[in-house]
Amino acid sequence: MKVSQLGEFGLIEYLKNRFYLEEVGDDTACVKVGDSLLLLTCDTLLEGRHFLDSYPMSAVGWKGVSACVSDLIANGGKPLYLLVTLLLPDVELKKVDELYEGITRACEFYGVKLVGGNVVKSERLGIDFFGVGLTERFVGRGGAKVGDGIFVSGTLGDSLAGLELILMEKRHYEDFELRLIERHLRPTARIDYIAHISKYANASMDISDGLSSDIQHMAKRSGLRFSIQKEKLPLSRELLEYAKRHGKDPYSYALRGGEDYQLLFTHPPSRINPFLDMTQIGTVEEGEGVFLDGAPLEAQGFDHFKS
Ligand SMILES: Nc1ncnc2c1ncn2[C@@H]1O[C@H](COP(=O)(O)OP(=O)(O)OP(=O)(O)O)[C@@H](O)[C@H]1O
Ligand SMILES: Cc1ncc(C[n+]2csc(CCOP(=O)(O)O)c2C)c(N)n1
Ligand SMILES: [Mg+2]
Repeated sequence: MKVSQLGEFGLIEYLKNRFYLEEVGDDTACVKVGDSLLLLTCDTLLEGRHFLDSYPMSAVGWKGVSACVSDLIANGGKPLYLLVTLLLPDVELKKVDELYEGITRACEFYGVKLVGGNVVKSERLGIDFFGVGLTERFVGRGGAKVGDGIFVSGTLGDSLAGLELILMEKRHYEDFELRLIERHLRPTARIDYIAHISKYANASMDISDGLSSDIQHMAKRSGLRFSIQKEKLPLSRELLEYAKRHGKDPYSYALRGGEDYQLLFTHPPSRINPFLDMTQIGTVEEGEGVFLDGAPLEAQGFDHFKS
């Protein structure tokens, strides 16, 4: 049997069951060391898969750190340390320099210390980020409660529109298009949500593969039914403009598009914080599965062995 028959998440489920990996299933692994709760997570960016050779290397560095930090925040953690493994072809030193400019700038922004890594010669450029954080209260995917509101931070679907615009290789981009491209190239992990998530969320994860896919993991792990409404999905003005110009459905971008690195979390609706850009998109109910406007929602996001 080939792994593509299982798909990315079927493979993880298979490994988890076959080798009794009980801890697997949240954005970070939470381990207790002394009295502290350490959070551990890794993320890889691979040329051709996550970025193209034409991308600014500083953006690739920024994005990798952001993806890693985003998982730590999702579980209510404060990001602290980072290790970086380079899978490196024999490129010009300038390229590595640019990559590290992005990495170190992101570390400074998120208050993370780069403390080590590894270098391996490779046919294709890849960068692996290993992040360490600390939390007072771990918030995983499985803690949603009946009656919780389902919330997302920011807007969804912008990164996918940005990627499509990059692939169009236009000679001139309008301002709104450049803003979408920027969201694809340099997403910002939501460090402004750390206190809110760690204090109030019952369940939390980041949206890296696309809402329609990621929310399935949370519903499954929580063992409850997640009901969401399409018209509640937060869309940016830029995405609406993009969809209008290209005759596309903007909601499809919000449901399928990954790499926005926004947060998906649940807590009682009364805990809404008007100082954060959070939107309630639905409610946690008795039962199982994910429903959009009453109909079962299919996972349409990114899967490494299907996309
Ligand atoms: N090769 C593997 N071996 C063991 N556990 C794995 C492996 N790959 C993934 N996992 C675990 O499976 C779970 C789901 O992984 P998934 O990639 O969906 O989430 P994620 O780590 O939050 O992704 P992202 O970093 O893109 O947000 C996580 O707990 C992850 O640690
Ligand atoms: C050139 C190019 N083609 C496609 C994509 C889209 N993409 C790649 S990986 C991923 C999910 C998150 O990754 P992971 O699950 O590894 O964390 C998405 C949405 C891209 N960024 N660049
Ligand atoms: Mg994640």
